[in-house]
Amino acid sequence: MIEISDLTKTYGGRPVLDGLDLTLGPGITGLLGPNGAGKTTLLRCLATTLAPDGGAVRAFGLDPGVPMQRTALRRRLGYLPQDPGFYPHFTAFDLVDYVAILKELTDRRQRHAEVRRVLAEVELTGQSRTKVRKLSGGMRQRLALAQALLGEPDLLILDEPTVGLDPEQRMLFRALVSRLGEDRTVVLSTHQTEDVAALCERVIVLRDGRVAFDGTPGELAGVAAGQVWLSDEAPAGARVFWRTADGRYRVLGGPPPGADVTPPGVEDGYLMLIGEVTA
Ligand SMILES: Nc1ncnc2c1ncn2[C@@H]1O[C@H](COP(=O)(O)OP(=O)(O)OP(=O)(O)O)[C@@H](O)[C@H]1O
Repeated sequence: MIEISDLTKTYGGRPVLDGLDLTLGPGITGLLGPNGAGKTTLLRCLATTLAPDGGAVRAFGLDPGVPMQRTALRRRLGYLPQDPGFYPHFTAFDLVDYVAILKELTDRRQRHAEVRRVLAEVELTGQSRTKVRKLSGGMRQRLALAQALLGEPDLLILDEPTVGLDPEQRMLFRALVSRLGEDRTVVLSTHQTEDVAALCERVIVLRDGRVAFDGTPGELAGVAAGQVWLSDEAPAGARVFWRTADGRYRVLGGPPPGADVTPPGVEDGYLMLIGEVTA
């Protein structure tokens, strides 16, 4: 269980986390929010790579502000940062082995077995001896996940893990994360509402460093209930609409004349919530 209370972080006088209160439990929680909402800052506080200015994080009863407890917590978490910053000349195996050394897996034989295990878990056994610079974007992202899985962490923190992946790689990644969420706490930041709908049992929307929504993906979609329309004509005056593959216009907000109401998706609810659309 992870408890976050009254968490604050300020940059240049601007609150990026503004008194955040959250409790996170097992399963997959998705973090959505516009650019600059504070998602990465929150994840870094959870991952113990950034100290908050105020408030508290407790994960599994451990306080990352206390050095001994911080070390204990680091052993129980895996972190896939937004820019993993890999060494391009390392092989996949050596890179994960290097992180394993940093994580203090000191016994060489056990460490190598663990590196092989995590590479197999992300289906990169065949690329163990391939240099990082020769891996595709999807493979690199799976490698980033592999290093986060070292030591079987109870808490997995993934910052925009599917960014830049093609649909096939995204599906593969989704399947992996879904499996991992079965027996641990996964917190995943993303801009992909489809990933949230497909993977997460809970979604938290951050806006200006505060929780703007906390519920299920279905409940987030429900924010736009009765406000999503299909129209044969391009609607005059509507701010958000687009032409769909069947030639009709999908309109968010007030009803265009003669339009049919249609069930909302997570993206519709999110757009309504963050105020991109006014009813
Ligand atoms: N080290 C820093 N120094 C100054 N400002 C920072 C620093 N790190 C983050 N910020 C600012 O804090 C705000 C929140 O950043 P953060 O990366 O947490 O947002 P985010 O929700 O993850 O955004 P994105 O979706 O773009 O990744 C942004 O305005 C960012 O510019």
